[in-house]
Amino acid sequence: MSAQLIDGKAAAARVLAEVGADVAVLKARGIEPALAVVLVGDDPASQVYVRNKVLRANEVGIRSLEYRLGADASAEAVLEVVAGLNADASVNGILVQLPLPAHIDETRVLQAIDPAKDVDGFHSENVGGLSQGRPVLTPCTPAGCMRLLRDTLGDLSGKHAVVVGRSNIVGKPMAALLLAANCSVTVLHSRSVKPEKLCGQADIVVAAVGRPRMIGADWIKPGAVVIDVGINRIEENGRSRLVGDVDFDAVLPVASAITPVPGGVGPMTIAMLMHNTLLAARQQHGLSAQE
Ligand SMILES: NC(=O)C1=CN([C@@H]2O[C@H](COP(=O)(O)OP(=O)(O)OC[C@H]3O[C@@H](n4cnc5c(N)ncnc54)[C@H](OP(=O)(O)O)[C@@H]3O)[C@@H](O)[C@H]2O)C=CC1
Ligand SMILES: Nc1nc(=O)c2c([nH]1)NC[C@@H]1CN(c3ccc(C(=O)N[C@@H](CCC(=O)O)C(=O)O)cc3)C=[N+]21
Repeated sequence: MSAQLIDGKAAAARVLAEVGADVAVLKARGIEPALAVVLVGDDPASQVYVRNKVLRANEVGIRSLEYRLGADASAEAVLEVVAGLNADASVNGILVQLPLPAHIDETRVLQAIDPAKDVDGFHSENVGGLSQGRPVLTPCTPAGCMRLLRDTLGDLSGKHAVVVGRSNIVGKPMAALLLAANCSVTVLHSRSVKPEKLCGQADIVVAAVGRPRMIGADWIKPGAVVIDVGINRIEENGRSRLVGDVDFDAVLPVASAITPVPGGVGPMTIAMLMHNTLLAARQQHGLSAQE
């Protein structure tokens, strides 16, 4: 048996089509949603991500603004850009690309973003809201994983979900969303003992570790649904390629469904960013989710 491939590109295209249609409705009412992306430094991977975000925004009719600061920019300079964007009523969403250079305190910058414009969902106001079950802007990668899981499984109630990784941007919000969807949730991390045993009990596995192909067939219960968030660039046979945290070829015959890397969670992350920007624009204009 071979697992069903969960096509993140196709799912992202569906989300983007919905967002595009809703943006057109807003524009007809004189509202043009806008997303500002702030990039500090010259990390090549970050540059690719930022370019993709701007491209997708333009495709769905969201205006995009790009702010680039040098790798030696001070925290104050970044905070000044954020303050300007907070004050600009024509900007609905603000994303500060991570990681920031080591000399800048990430938390300080993320906390400076107006929670209503925090389309990454990283501000403590939104983090707290997610854990309390308030309707807030939720982090794009976990929100994208939830869409893929719901498309694949429908209702997730009662499923045992294992999240491998506990970062603030993926693992923790992922666990919160799965719990809100009535899963029983186990979170694994670098201090977990016999993680493969715990993971082997899961109906749903979400891998967000950053270690190429760490999760092998022995971690996966036959029939489990596997969502691979990992994006790892490796050299193989003399060329560079992207692989996930899951050993895709080994897990394919064991799982019932699995996301590929690339073409899985990555495209969904960007689609959910556009979705969040649309939500933020609506809220800032006092419109409900349906309008
Ligand atoms: N597709 C997408 O859109 C996105 C992809 N990513 C990718 O997802 C991956 C994870 O990203 P991110 O969450 O930011 O990474 P972090 O480095 O912030 O967190 C990694 C987590 O993995 C845990 N971990 C490390 N080693 C092990 C191990 N041997 N066993 C179990 N757990 C372990 C760490 O545990 P501990 O807390 O104990 O240190 C930590 O909680 C990366 O490959 C990243 O590139 C990230 C964001 C978006
Ligand atoms: N403030 C902030 N918010 C983020 O959401 C954020 C961030 N910082 N920093 C970096 C991580 C990573 N991330 C990805 C987004 C899209 C792809 C993506 O589209 N990947 C393609 C492949 C792209 C390629 O070929 O390089 C795919 O998986 O198919 C990957 C990773 C968002 N992140």
